[in-house]
Amino acid sequence: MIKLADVSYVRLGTRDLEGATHFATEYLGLDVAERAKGSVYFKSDEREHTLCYFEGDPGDQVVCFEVEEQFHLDEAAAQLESLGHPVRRGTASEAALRKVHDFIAFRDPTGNPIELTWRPAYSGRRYHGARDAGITGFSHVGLCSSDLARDEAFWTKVTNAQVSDRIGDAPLLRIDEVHHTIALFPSVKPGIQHINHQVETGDDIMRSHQFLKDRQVRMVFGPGRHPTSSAKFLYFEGPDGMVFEYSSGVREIADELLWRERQFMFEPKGFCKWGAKPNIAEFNK
Ligand SMILES: O=C(O)c1cccc(O)c1O
Ligand SMILES: [Fe+2]
Repeated sequence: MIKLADVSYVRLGTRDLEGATHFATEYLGLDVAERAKGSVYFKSDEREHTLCYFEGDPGDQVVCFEVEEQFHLDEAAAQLESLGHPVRRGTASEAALRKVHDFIAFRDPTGNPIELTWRPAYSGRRYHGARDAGITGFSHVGLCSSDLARDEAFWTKVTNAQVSDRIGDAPLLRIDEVHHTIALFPSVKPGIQHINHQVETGDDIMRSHQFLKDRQVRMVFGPGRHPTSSAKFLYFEGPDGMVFEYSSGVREIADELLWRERQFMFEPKGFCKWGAKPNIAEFNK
């Protein structure tokens, strides 16, 4: 079993690095950690970076999880290979680009590129966004799934992920006390379905709603409140159609023995208890 300790970062290809950087800093509220040749790294919390935009194909979308020990990478590689998932060891220069000591890369059953990393860099420099969005950190990803039951089985059998709740057949998966760090949503193509940052308060959600709407950023869902995690939320569209979510007040499951996964309906009220309707393909039948 592969123990995922945390979600580390996402890497997104883009044909317009300047435009993506403008969005990430002026709208989303991230902090530039480093500008390199052909890529820009962004901070959202105590880590050296949690998002990297690089010049490339917008279809290239990678999510990376941290493991605790280097030998976990070897164990994970052996297990993934035995299950028929080809694994690639990152080279030293690729590791340097990711600011990690070591990593492996593979694809989940849908074909989503996944990396596992050991010793990703943390930073002594405090995160402070140019725009005060109230971000407290990068928190979870939605992944596209072409077969929810198969992919739920993959994540829960091969890694330490556990189902916290389901919306229809879409599982919200936790790897620690946070209600979910990975969520799977139905889709015909692979990719990152959404990227979540936590913000401090519900006021931050409403303030960003006004701020982004005033600047013609496309709102796709909310403001609302998830019945599952109980977090208040806002979803909007970023570069290359990527959906970004802010949420505040995500549930923590402190005592796993007392928690039972719940079934919500795959319809707007399963996603929002305030009555907001998603304008997001993967949240609609
Ligand atoms: O926070 C949640 O519970 C949630 C539910 C549905 C979809 C999401 O993106 C979520 O973050
Ligand atoms: Fe989410």
